[in-house]
Amino acid sequence: MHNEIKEVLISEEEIQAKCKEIGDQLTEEYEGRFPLAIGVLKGAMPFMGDLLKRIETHLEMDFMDVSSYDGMRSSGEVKIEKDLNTQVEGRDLLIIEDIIDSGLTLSYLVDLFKYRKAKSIKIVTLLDKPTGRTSHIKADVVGFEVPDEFVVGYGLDYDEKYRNLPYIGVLKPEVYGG
Ligand SMILES: O=P(O)(O)OC[C@H]1O[C@H](OP(=O)(O)OP(=O)(O)O)[C@H](O)[C@@H]1O
Ligand code: HPA
Ligand SMILES: [Mg+2]
Repeated sequence: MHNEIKEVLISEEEIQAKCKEIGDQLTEEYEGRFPLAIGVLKGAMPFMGDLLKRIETHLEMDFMDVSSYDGMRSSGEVKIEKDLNTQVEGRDLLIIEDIIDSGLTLSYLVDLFKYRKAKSIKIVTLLDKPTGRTSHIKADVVGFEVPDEFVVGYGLDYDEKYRNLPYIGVLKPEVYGG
């Protein structure tokens, strides 16, 4: 698997240090507020696991499974595969994502949670790819900015593979026939 990676963009150590940094920031911010942390499956799973261990105040967790990508392309349509089990009305929401690319997934979710009357919504994303943006959405907390390339690892897939890499990298072009 590792020999299919052309370049490591963000190492495992850098990711772990960032989780601690963001975790400290969120601990301070959410002390005494009992936020609902929402992981956007499947991609956010590794980041959510590492980040939440670094938030040292009470919180509740839930998951939403949405998908819009087919291979390397956004279909332009966000599909809910699994909805939350928790009511969001009146809650402080902390949405956890692996990447904001076109912004379509998050703008869909933010509209949905506003409609469901969340008290506050904060977006935390490990990666931001600003060059991919087609919809107006900005994260409140960004771990790293990535260049205009398709990235994999640490939750991010190409055709459902590479999510289990502990780092963020770029595939060799021959892997996807490029
Ligand atoms: O800003 P966007 O262009 O919407 O892209 C970002 C979203 O796309 C990916 O999810 P995907 O739909 O591939 O589902 P997955 O997490 O199960 O891979 C990623 O995990 C984000 O949720
Ligand atoms: N890699 C993997 N999944 C993605 C990406 C990416 O660069 N952008 C949106 N979903
Ligand atoms: Mg995907």
